[in-house]
Amino acid sequence: MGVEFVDLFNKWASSYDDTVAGGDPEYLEVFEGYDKMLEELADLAVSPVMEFGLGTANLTRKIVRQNKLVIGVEPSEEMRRIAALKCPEAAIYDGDFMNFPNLSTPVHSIVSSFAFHHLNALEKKAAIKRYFQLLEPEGRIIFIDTLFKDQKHKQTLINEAEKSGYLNLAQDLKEEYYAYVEELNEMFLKAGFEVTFKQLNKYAWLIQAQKGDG
Ligand SMILES: C[S@@+](CC[C@H](N)C(=O)[O-])C[C@H]1O[C@@H](n2cnc3c(N)ncnc32)[C@H](O)[C@@H]1O
Repeated sequence: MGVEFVDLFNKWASSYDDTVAGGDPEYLEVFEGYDKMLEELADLAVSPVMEFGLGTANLTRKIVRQNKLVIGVEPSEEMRRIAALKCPEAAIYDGDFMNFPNLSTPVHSIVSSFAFHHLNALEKKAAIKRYFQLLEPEGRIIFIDTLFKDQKHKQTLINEAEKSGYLNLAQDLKEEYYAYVEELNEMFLKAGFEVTFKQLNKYAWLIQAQKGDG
């Protein structure tokens, strides 16, 4: 489910850390402040933490360094290989946002950075519902991802990318399933969460969805 991009991630894995460090001018603004953003997310996570789409384990490492337990789920074999080398403390499983091992560990936080847009709208809704069941009372989903404020904002970002000659970025913005803030807001509310959104850079937003204690 939502794993049509996995081949791309197997190929990208070896140069991924260079991209997020600013090595690819097209994605410079997407990952601007990457380490600081992940640090902010890591500070908010409550152990035990379930992480989806951990990639090369950059967020995972920050959480583990705070002595929190992380169960990671990642569909790309190559990403998992690098993640296991960089963060041997985490338990890393093959899977995706919807298909993952049924563990007995209570989950207090579900986290993910730059990955939730791999699910289309229906898949996002289903995943959010499922996480409501999975989380302990007062548990939280904490995501960072690219979001659009509205359709006009999406078109502005696409136009700006094209004007700068960033054609790969422009294509991503058109084709991947980046959500609108309002659309995501509704999905979380309908599933029973209280949700807040905070813009972190031109593209990335911090999304925090808290489950009630009932
Ligand atoms: C842009 S990378 C982000 C990696 C890392 N979380 C970070 O912040 O740098 C997206 C990751 O999501 C993974 N991914 C792709 N489709 C997925 C899915 N359906 N479920 C979970 N992860 C997925 C990719 O394999 C990749 O590792």
